[in-house]
Amino acid sequence: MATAFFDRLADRIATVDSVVSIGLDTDPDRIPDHLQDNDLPQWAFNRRIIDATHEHAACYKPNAAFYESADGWRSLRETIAYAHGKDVPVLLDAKRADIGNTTRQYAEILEVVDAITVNPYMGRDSLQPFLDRADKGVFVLCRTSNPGREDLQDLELTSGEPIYKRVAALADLWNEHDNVGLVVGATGPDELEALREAVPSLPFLVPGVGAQGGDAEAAVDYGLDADGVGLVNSSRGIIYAGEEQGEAFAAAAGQSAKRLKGRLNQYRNAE
Ligand SMILES: O=C(O)c1cc(=O)[nH]c(=O)n1[C@@H]1O[C@H](COP(=O)(O)O)[C@@H](O)[C@H]1O
Repeated sequence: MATAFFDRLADRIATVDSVVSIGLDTDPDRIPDHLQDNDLPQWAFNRRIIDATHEHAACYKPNAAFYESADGWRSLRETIAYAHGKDVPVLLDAKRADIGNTTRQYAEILEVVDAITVNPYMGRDSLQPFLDRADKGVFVLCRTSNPGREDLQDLELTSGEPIYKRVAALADLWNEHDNVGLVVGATGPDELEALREAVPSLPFLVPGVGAQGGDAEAAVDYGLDADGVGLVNSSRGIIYAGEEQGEAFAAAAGQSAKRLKGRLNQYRNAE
């Protein structure tokens, strides 16, 4: 049987001494001029980013939104294979879910990636084909980093419990194969703390440090489970760190990934 995702992630975290998830949110309009003539500019960009950053990467998190074109899909497939060639797991940020017949097709993507983000709004059956993949990671959106999270996620049920806490409790129930994590934004440190208390055993993916200005210390303190497994993601803050530097863009991304790893490790080691 294939090794469970969170075991593989724990190994990767130990190997590179890093909980950094590097977001490959590769905007075709932000690829440096010297790469624009390539057959697949996004792939050319990602390959250089991976070469410069993989030793700091606990995982790569391409966001599917950036690859939803014919060339984008080809670039994504090349990127996934290349990351795997460097022994780095790939978490596809797709925020998927749908009725059963459709979501079974969505879940086919798990043949090529190691983990995925999913949306809990449609309930358990909309996620079941993902949850059934004991070897893959399933990160359930719980309390997101964007301001609009307040519209729904913070509303209180009649019990007084906010919806995001109910989502966490459900995700805990759905975790029959130890393959479920939560997505909790770094922009809400108090909620991060409350969620860690509510579901101690679920690893979190914590986006929102870097470009969104979230709290990196809280991300480490509360994002990691008791075994130190979890992910803190930065996308633009790493891959566009050298946007003004022409051909040196990848080296700048490498420096940025290394800096974030060092900063997060200060908090990891402060226990
Ligand atoms: O699911 C996610 O990864 C996610 C959830 C969330 O609450 N906030 C959030 O920013 N993200 C994703 O994390 C990445 C953040 O990118 P940067 O703000 O550039 O670091 C993007 O791909 C977002 O789609």
